[in-house]
Amino acid sequence: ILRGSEARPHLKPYMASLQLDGQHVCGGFLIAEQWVLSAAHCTEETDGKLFQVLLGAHSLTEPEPHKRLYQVRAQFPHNGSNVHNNKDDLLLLQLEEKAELNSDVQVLPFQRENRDVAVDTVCEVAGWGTIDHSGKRPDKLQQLQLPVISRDVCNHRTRHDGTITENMMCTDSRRKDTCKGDSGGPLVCDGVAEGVVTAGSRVCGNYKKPAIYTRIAPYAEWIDSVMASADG
Ligand SMILES: NCc1cccc(Nc2n[nH]c3ncnc(Nc4cccc(O)c4)c23)c1
Repeated sequence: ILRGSEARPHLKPYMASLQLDGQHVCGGFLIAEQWVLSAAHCTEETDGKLFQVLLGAHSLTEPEPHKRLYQVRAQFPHNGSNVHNNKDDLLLLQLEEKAELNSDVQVLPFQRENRDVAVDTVCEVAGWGTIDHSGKRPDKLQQLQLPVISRDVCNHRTRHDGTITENMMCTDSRRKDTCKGDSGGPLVCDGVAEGVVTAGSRVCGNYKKPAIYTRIAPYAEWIDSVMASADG
């Protein structure tokens, strides 16, 4: 998160840190007791290894009352996801066991009605991604409020040039923006997860490349079917 601020500790109890060998790789969020939603691109440099999921955290390193690292039983990238574009960039992670819910660990509802969030709506994004262009990583969860911009503006020739589908949405990226390591985190508008951070052009903080999110509503059936199919 570029030019955000430290989140109020444990006020986003749905936030997950997807980790490999104790290192934060991507964001994610709890959508059910045993399920975390994130971005498929997060598995690109993991050469088949399963993530570990940190829940209940504010600081990545300090001991905290309800902080706990969960093993992952299985990972389900959306079939349409691929390394060449941002399409269907969703990843479902089934935890080895149901997460213990408490004041610091809670499920976040996601939008099921497939209707665009109104332009100029101010939504919130959070993550442990890089906080400057040198790639400095924060220890504590960062947050940012960003306005939704229209798909037409986001698709302008000088912006994302027609690559933003109806299954994606954008927020303004002038100065304040998402960045490396924020992928997979939720875009929360009025308390509901509307989108999942995708890296897109990977550029951070450049107003010519608005931040891109995979809209969740179009994938509600996919999410329900994967959760129903896997035992539990
Ligand atoms: N703002 C969109 C967005 C959302 C999520 C992730 C991303 N970026 C990235 N995702 N993965 C990456 N691997 C390497 N570099 C990356 N961006 C980067 C890093 C340092 C300086 C800088 O200006 C940009 C990214 C970009």
